[in-house]
Amino acid sequence: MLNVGIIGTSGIAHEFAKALQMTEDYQVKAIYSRTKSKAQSFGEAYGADLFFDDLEEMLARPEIDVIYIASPNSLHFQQAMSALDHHKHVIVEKPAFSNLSEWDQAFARAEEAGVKLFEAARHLHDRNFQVAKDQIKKFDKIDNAVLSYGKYSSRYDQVLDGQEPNIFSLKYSGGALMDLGVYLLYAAIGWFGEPESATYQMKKVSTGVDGSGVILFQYPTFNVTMHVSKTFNLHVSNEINNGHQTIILDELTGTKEIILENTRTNERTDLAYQPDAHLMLAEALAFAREINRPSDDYEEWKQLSRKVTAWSEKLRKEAGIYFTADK
Ligand SMILES: NC(=O)C1=CN([C@@H]2O[C@H](COP(=O)(O)OP(=O)(O)OC[C@H]3O[C@@H](n4cnc5c(N)ncnc54)[C@H](OP(=O)(O)O)[C@@H]3O)[C@@H](O)[C@H]2O)C=CC1
Ligand SMILES: O=C1CO[C@H](CO)[C@@H](O)[C@@H]1O
Repeated sequence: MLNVGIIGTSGIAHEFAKALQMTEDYQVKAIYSRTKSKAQSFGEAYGADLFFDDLEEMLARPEIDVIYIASPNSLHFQQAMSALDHHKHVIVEKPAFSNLSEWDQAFARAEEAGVKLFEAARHLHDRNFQVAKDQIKKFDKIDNAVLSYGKYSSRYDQVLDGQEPNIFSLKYSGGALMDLGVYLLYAAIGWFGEPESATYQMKKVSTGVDGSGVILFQYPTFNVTMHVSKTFNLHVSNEINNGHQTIILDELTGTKEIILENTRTNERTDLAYQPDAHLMLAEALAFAREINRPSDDYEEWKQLSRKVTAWSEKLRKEAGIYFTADK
């Protein structure tokens, strides 16, 4: 059983705690919050019995094996480095780090410490992500792909009110590319490899980050166009085209349907597995498996995470977006 310490008490930390409870691999043991009473009210529901408002105190506890970080993006780096210094395995929410320099330092530190560092890109561990990848591999060629992730953020209302919520701030490494675009980059690079060239045409919001945009990945014989938004909902389909054959995913994360359509035969086959009982269950199980029985998967996830970080940094900087964390 792996004892987990959680950093952050927002909705996603609750979701991950629920997913951990569905496994037999983890015990939610400790919670860190800037407010101790919050840590306690968060953690008691999951059977945690250690509560902290001092992060170093939590990290120093020997009974904790794994730290899960669900704090604003720009805080991930220092928190992960501290946890790694205490020889804890670390699961850090996507986007793991603000830039490649942080990514390289953190993964080097994990290796020195002899522990694992995982970026929690949940859709990568969904069986349906692999189903799509396997079907793409069966195509003799790819002609085109379109991917999209756009959801109106309730926190955009605060931006319209003149405020600067974390996810829309340069200080906390926010913006559409960092928040939702990384899911698209994971799929594009995971399924098609790295592009020859790429551009990001984005629209900034008043806080200076990108609220929406279009990423174009160019490969020698095809393009992948990716639409991302936090300022409006998108209903652009997710599809991969090969002449008369098309793969259509209903959603890129939490995929419920993967239709293989053949316009010559008029056949439509659904290749998808039923979704898991929880969107974060597959990644939780995968990380425990990798800690308990190391395999080649770790290196594969790590390389993909590095490529996503590198492309996301390049795209945003070329689009003129610089974070406080870049200085
Ligand atoms: N995998 C997924 O599906 C999802 C992943 N995420 C990722 O999870 C992470 C957290 O996102 P989100 O919940 O929106 O972030 P929030 O801005 O809501 O912050 C999360 C937590 O961090 C702490 N926190 C907030 N602001 C600060 C601050 N200024 N200084 C120190 N601590 C702070 C708070 O905990 P406390 O008050 O207890 O200290 C808060 O509950 C992000 O990396 C995001 O990308 C988010 C949603 C979904
Ligand atoms: O990763 C994420 C997925 O969904 C959320 C919104 O629906 C995002 O804000 C979040 O960061």
